[in-house]
Amino acid sequence: MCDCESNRSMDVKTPRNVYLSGFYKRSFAFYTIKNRMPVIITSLLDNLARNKLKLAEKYEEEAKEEIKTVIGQLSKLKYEIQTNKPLKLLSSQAADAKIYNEYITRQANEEGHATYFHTIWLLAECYMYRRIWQIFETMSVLKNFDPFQDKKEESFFTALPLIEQMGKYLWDSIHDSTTPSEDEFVQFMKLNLWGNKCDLSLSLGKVTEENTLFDISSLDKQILSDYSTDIWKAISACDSSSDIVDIVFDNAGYEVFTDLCLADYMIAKQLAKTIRLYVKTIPWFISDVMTHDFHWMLQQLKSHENHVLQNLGERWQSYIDNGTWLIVESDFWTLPFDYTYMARVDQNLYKQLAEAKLAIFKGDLNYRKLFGEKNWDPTTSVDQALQNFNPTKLAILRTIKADIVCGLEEGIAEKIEAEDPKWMETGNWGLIQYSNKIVEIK
Ligand SMILES: O=P(O)(O)OC[C@H]1O[C@](O)(CO)[C@@H](O)[C@@H]1O
Ligand SMILES: [Mn+2]
Repeated sequence: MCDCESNRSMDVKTPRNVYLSGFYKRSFAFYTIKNRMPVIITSLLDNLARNKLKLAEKYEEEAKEEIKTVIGQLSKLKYEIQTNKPLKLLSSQAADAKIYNEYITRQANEEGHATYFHTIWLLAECYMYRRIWQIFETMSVLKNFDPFQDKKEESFFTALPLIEQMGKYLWDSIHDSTTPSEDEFVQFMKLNLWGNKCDLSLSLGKVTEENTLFDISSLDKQILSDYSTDIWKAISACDSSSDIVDIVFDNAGYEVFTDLCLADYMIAKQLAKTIRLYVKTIPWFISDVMTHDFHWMLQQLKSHENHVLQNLGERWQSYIDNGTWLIVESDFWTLPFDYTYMARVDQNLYKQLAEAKLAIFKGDLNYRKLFGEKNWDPTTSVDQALQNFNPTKLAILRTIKADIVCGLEEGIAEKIEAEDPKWMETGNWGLIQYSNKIVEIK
């Protein structure tokens, strides 16, 4: 339960050890609910209005009517957020809706409801994306329409110069020798970390070109906690009974390309035999990867004029065809829960992750969920802040885009805060964290 039940917001930063919430006016949660979430809906409305004719051509004439309905419902949703209305129970018949509704009901304050600014930020934000999806779900011709698909595709095209560089780097290294090295593995991991700067929700859907992300060594000083060596030891250890590595994906475009480069490096150098790739099942935080985004990207690579990209596309397609890479869908990733809930809500998923020798979690939202959406003292240890979410060894790669952090050395947070007061909101600072604690469930 959130300690933000009173209806009055407080003009303070989030106190230590409580849930992030829009209740605290000097928090990124407040700023997000007040500014970022409405802007995201506005830009969705603009895109739909602009593409109405194109959509009517692609689908049927009926799409025009449906777009009108969608626009009306999205506008209502935006108004509900801006006026801090209660989170309405979902009307969707999908299985996850029941789980959302039970959770929303449990978060009710003394007046009997949970509102956007006065509940846990994670719930308010996840709920917005689930509501957006519910609007499409109830349509007939647009029921499978991914409203963020155009943006995700555009971000891939914008990142192509970087993708070409990264592709060549991978190609050379896998054709170099079969022996893996710590240095090389860590390079791929760092490139993968900085790929997380490219999400579309922080940029409010704006696709920007990031030219510096390949210049890894100059970015090293921006990694505030770096457990690369421990991760290397975990992945290269010969004593593991498992050959599986799990990657819990975050964003499409450049980031997922770097995920796959790391995944291919691990396969090519025999650090893993199978890689499971976890995707979202509904359009999520604008840029998160869904199965169709994955296949779309493989298609783009296979038909690209650049031979390296073409070869990688074919190679990765064969990994999918022969089961070396498995795409795994699960609704759990789009529920409003932090990961302490996984063992109770989705035991099978927890047990599945336990089969892997290492699970790599990508990105800011995964970070918030891993660490319980709480404002920890930054020196709190990773293991304490995980609160027993330890299905297997964890590698946590995230550029910081929200005011939650743990596992930092004494004094680091204060030092960076003085140097860069917005350090928790820009994605300019990174973390490579690790846990080797394991908590089994029966
Ligand atoms: O794609 P990522 O890295 O999870 O980040 C998504 C965005 O979601 C948030 O966690 C909340 O909006 C941000 O802090 C970040 O901008
Ligand atoms: Mn994301």
